[in-house]
Amino acid sequence: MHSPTLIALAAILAALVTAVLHLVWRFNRHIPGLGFWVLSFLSASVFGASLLVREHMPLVLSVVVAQAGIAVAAYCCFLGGRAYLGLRLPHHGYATAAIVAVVALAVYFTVGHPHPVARFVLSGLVGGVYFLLTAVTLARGGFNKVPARYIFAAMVGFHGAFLLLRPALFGLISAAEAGSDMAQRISQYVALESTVALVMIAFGTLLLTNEHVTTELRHLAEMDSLTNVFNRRAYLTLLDKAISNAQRTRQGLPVLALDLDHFKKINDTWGHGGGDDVLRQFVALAQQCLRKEDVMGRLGGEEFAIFLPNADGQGAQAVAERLRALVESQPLRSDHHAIPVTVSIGVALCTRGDSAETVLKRADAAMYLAKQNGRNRVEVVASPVPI
Ligand SMILES: Nc1nc2c(ncn2[C@@H]2O[C@H](COP(=O)(O)OP(=O)(O)OP(=O)(O)O)[C@@H](O)[C@H]2O)c(=O)[nH]1
Repeated sequence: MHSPTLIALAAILAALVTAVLHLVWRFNRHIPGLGFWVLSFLSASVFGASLLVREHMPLVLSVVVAQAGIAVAAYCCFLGGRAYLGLRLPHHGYATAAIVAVVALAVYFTVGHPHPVARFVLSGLVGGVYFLLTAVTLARGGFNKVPARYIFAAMVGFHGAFLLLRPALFGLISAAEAGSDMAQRISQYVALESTVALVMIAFGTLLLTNEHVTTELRHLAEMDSLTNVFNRRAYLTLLDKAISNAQRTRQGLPVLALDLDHFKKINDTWGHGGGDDVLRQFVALAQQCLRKEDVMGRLGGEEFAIFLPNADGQGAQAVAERLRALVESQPLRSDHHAIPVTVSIGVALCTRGDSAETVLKRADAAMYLAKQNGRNRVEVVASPVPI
């Protein structure tokens, strides 16, 4: 391990990672946090480049670039973590003040009262704190069974702790004779850790980017884009799972089939855009009547379905009636017009041996009965063999 070689390697890697992440960011600007992470690696690259040419730079300039480089890289990494999790960004005043103070002190310990040890302590201070804060932020955000966050938080946390603990290592260096094997070995470990941390944090960043894109694709594949509830395919899959769970635990599982009344007339009167507004607001209203675990899907056009895990027939009928009354009492809006809307609802209970298709068929039959009986009604189909 040769320190100058490791430093050159780290500088080249930082520049390469910055270029790659910048390209990824250019094509995925909507990924939260990615822009900050590009800035973080850019700052690390400037720091790495300054180490390579520091022999040819005035000492004070190389100190300023190095101190600011580490601190800005860590702060941008922290901002990236918060943005990724959708958290509010902090006021930049605190970080700016901390970075300016550290750089000013480093300049003082370069020209006013030269003290390399003090400069070394300072260089890890702001960086260490912000890398650790990044790890804590990601951990607090909930790992959500996402391994990418574990890796990122672990790497960033380790690097932050290492930056803060470096002074202890430097204590060993000062204890050892300057230029001794020990001092050289520790400075090699410092360079090696920076190189490994750089690669691992870059890897973590790409994993998080991938996680975001995967989640987005899954959302697109499973959700109805107009109303943001599950589409038919995803809803049927979830209902099948819920049925097998209900059969195993012997809990009730009512299914509601919902169909807006005379929706064609709404479209004809208010246009397709007006109809779309009604569909969106209807879903928002329906969700006011549901619990967190209830699942709603759009089966097509103006047809929806809801299943209510762990509810019984009476409970389901009460929910359906509440929903029906709410929709009737609250005209939906499009372009400042109030559009009166009603809904017909059929309720069926899952029975032994049911599949998603069969229970939905019965709920649908009940819903058609509600249409036949005058619309704006709830009909419940009797279930002969409960679960
Ligand atoms: N705006 C809008 N309309 C849709 C969408 N999907 C289907 N529709 C319309 O929904 C209407 C459904 O009409 P019908 O099946 O005749 O039912 P209805 O008029 O609600 O009558 P009943 O169900 O008997 O009360 C059709 O005019 C479809 O064009 C959509 O995504 N947006």
